[in-house]
Amino acid sequence: MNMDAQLAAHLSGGRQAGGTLLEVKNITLRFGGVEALKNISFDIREGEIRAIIGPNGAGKSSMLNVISGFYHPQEGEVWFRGEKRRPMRPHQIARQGLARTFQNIALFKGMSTLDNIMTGRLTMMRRNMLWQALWKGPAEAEEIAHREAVERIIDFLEIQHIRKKPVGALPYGLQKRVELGRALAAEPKLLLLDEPMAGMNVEEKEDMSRFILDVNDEFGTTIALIEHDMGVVMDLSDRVVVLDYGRKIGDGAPAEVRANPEVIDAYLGVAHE
Ligand SMILES: Nc1ncnc2c1ncn2[C@@H]1O[C@H](COP(=O)(O)OP(=O)(O)OP(=O)(O)O)[C@@H](O)[C@H]1O
Repeated sequence: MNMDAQLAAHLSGGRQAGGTLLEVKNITLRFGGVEALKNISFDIREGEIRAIIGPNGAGKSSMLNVISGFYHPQEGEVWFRGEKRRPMRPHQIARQGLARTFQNIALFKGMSTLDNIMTGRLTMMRRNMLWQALWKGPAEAEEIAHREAVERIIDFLEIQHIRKKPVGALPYGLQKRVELGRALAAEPKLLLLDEPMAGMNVEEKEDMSRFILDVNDEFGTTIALIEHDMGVVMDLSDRVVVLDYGRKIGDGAPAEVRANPEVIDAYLGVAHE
């Protein structure tokens, strides 16, 4: 499939509940004496929005880092797109169709919105510098296709007005949106969002929630997210996995998890005190 066909398929994918996209099996992760994750198993289905919640220090970020390949667990397996993942580096995992945003924004502050989102295409660029020097035509065509894909994302996220602005000068909520744009530019099968609403005001949270739902709905992108705001989690997610002290204590639809006594004790009880 050429790139335009791929993008069209991606854009018209629509939301569809499907089979298992990713599965973690019996993951145990230790830092010295600390067991950050203890024998954790769960799956993420194609097309769903899956939240990972839990109190501070529960192991949420560790779990996301295992999924994205930043951490290598001592025990357990990660299965992605039907295959057991062999040890590989995060950029190789990205090439397999996984993109993420970070808890603390990780953009190039001095670069424009447009250029930051363009960096999200890097994993997809086929023509290297040598090729460009030898054969200008195809490299140019590819560059144009990438630019068009980026412009479509800019339109989708309604950030045309800041496309040339350096991101460091933008309000926090907009920077988060640019970071989402950069992750989307890689056209991921699975998008990991690490506290996408952290530090946002109510209006910014509403905007971000809408974009997350739209990405899932219009692009058909599967999304896993860590979020502290329980209202947001309950509204957005199809299913929620709950961690506490590195253990899994709940897993199911939002209403199911909300009614789970262990979850209420460990997390919701604390949150509502
Ligand atoms: N790189 C690391 N080195 C040592 N210990 C770590 C490291 N990362 C996490 N931990 C420990 O692992 C446990 C789980 O931490 P993790 O950050 O995954 O939790 P979390 O649920 O994301 O917390 P928070 O909501 O505060 O971000 C904690 O006890 C933490 O101190």
